Amino acid sequence: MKNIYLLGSTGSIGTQSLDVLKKHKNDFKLIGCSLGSDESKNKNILSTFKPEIACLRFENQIKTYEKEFPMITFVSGDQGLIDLVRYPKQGLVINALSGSTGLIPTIEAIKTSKDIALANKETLVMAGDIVKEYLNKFNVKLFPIDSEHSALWQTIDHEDKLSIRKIVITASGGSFRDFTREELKNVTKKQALNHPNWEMGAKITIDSATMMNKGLEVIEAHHLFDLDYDAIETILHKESVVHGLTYFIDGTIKASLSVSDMRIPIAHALFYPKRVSYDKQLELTNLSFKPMDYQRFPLLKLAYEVGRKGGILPTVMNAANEAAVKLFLDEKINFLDIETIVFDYVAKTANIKMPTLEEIKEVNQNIQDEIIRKYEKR
Ligand SMILES: NC(=O)C1=CN([C@@H]2O[C@H](COP(=O)(O)OP(=O)(O)OC[C@H]3O[C@@H](n4cnc5c(N)ncnc54)[C@H](OP(=O)(O)O)[C@@H]3O)[C@@H](O)[C@H]2O)C=CC1
Ligand SMILES: CC(=O)[C@@H](O)[C@H](O)COP(=O)(O)O
Ligand SMILES: [Mn+2]
Repeated sequence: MKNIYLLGSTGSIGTQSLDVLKKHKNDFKLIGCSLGSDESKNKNILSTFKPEIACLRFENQIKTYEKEFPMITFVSGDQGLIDLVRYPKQGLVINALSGSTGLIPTIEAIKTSKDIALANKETLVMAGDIVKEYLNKFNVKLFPIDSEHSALWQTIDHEDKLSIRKIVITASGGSFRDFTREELKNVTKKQALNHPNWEMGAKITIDSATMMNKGLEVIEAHHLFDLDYDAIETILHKESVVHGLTYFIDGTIKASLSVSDMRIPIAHALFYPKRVSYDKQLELTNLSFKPMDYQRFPLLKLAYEVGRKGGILPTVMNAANEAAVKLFLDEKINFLDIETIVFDYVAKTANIKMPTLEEIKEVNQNIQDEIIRKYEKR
């Protein structure tokens, strides 16, 4: 039995992780989890999995939960996420939190020598170099869950790094892939949340529509696979069947294909190096590939530039995007304002070449607070 800690258990990846744990209940024990805003989801998780410790999203939830679930230790808020991953039983931490909140719990989990299965790509975007230092220092393994990175990992695993020419990350194009930039001016939140291939949380669905998601994934891949940005390409592939490809120097290309179901990469990260059975079979049909269009998707071009410059700029881009997406979801700004805000903050923020974790935290918080304050007043 492997002990599991699940951060973000009420979200899209969280729920699908719980499906995997339930299906393989003789292999895993959910020791701890973080819950969310939906009381019925929270209570259902607690009654089904009976964890030893749970982190509530809000402090004022604690009293009621302690009464209803007296066998469980409750913690809460940002400090609670840290207390949860510090719980003194070894195990693997699945990080399925969305956004910059995911960073600190990842680092704290590594410091207690717990391996990580990482869905929260923002962790590596903001602090990839620091996370890798901690992984080395505490001899901890990190397994990617993001579908493209899981696919790439499976094509790269056991290969000599020097034999890799490049990797290619596929992009569905998101909810507005057939829209012109002119047509993007009037799109609604409801349209933006309608991803063609995946059912995901709101933030990543919007990131996919702006192509920021692919930008974050390029930076994520740079850190995960230690590859230069010149060796990381993206391609439009509207079917989301091929998730990643690796080109080798001998002319071989390895691709990883699967149905669009995140339970596959989640199970791969949890069981690695073993493989477990999956009930559906992928039907092979015609697949299409188109070169990436950087004019149509300027945020992806920006992400390459920001990734190459490094330092604090990936944190700046990520923070501005996170705040702008929140404002869009709250219907305070238009879809194209997301791009404008991100470009504006990247252009006007001075880089810090090798930021400390404290600087990363501070810049992330300050930028998000400033953007939210400015636009919420309107
Ligand atoms: N969904 C997908 O298919 C994929 C997701 N990813 C990545 O995985 C991560 C999770 O995505 P997804 O599952 O879609 O996101 P969701 O929004 O569906 O879920 C996020 C989870 O984190 C919780 N959460 C969010 N903010 C906080 C906070 N400040 N404090 C405590 N808990 C918080 C949410 O609680 P609450 O219930 O209150 O909302 C929820 O449990 C993201 O980084 C995303 O980019 C990567 C590949 C695919
Ligand atoms: C499932 C997953 O990993 C998402 O990151 C997905 O890739 C989003 O799709 P696109 O960003 O390609 O639209
Ligand atoms: Mn992805």
